[in-house]
Amino acid sequence: MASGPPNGTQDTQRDALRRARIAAREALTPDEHRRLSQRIETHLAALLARHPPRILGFCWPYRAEFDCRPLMIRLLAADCTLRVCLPVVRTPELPMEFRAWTPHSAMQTDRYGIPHPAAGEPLSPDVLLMPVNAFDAQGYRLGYGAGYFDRTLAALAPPPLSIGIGFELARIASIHPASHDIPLDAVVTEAGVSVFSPRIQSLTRRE
Ligand SMILES: Nc1nc2c(c(=O)[nH]1)N(C=O)[C@@H](CNc1ccc(C(=O)N[C@@H](CCC(=O)O)C(=O)O)cc1)CN2
Ligand SMILES: Nc1ncnc2c1ncn2[C@@H]1O[C@H](COP(=O)(O)OP(=O)(O)OP(=O)(O)O)[C@@H](O)[C@H]1O
Repeated sequence: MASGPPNGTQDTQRDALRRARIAAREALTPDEHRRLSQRIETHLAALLARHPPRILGFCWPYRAEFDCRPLMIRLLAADCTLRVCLPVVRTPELPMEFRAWTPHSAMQTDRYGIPHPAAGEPLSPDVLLMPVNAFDAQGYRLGYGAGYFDRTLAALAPPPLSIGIGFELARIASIHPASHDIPLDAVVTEAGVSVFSPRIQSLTRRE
């Protein structure tokens, strides 16, 4: 992946986990992907209703990730005060910037071919939806191995409520967290919401 050939044993394990879970996700049939995505959307909408964002960060779908766009469009239509934004990869060393997005935004693609707004006000999300390739029992996530979200979360003050989004097939016991890894507050899958921090209001750990 972006980090190139791994060095230590831990990196090798993380890289193998990441590849296996991306492959499992990409192997979902379109019907299964749609069925599971509908359930994720229902749980995510309920969670956001309990934690109403003012500035909501999400990601454009990549490599068979859950597609947040239909829900973003629905939320924007329902609340004219809500701002929605997408991350913009600059150089790998820098935290990502977030730019305001609407369904009418002119888009351009980054070095990975992922679209982001070509222009737009820089925003700082108070709730951030992050795709997970894998996540573990402590709320740690594996992305694509470039560390963008870890660097970005470390730079955002105050830290946004961080919500991982993925399919149950991404759930594993441990991602073998490194010192720079920052745990998510919650992860939404087709099975419900897994809560990892007291910042999330919930009556039960799974709903
Ligand atoms: N949908 C989505 N958008 C996102 C992220 C994400 O995780 N999901 N990111 C979260 O940080 C940032 C992009 N991060 C990325 C980091 C590495 C690779 C990567 O290595 N991709 C290919 C190979 C790269 C290439 O084509 O040059 C790969 O998967 O093998 C992709 C995205 C910003 N946008
Ligand atoms: N806060 C940080 N400051 C500097 N470097 C960092 C920071 N966080 C992560 N990194 C670097 O980024 C690299 C990749 O990290 P990691 O494997 O955790 O990525 P990831 O979380 O899977 O990917 P992504 O965040 O892009 O989705 C590591 O080599 C790590 O040293």
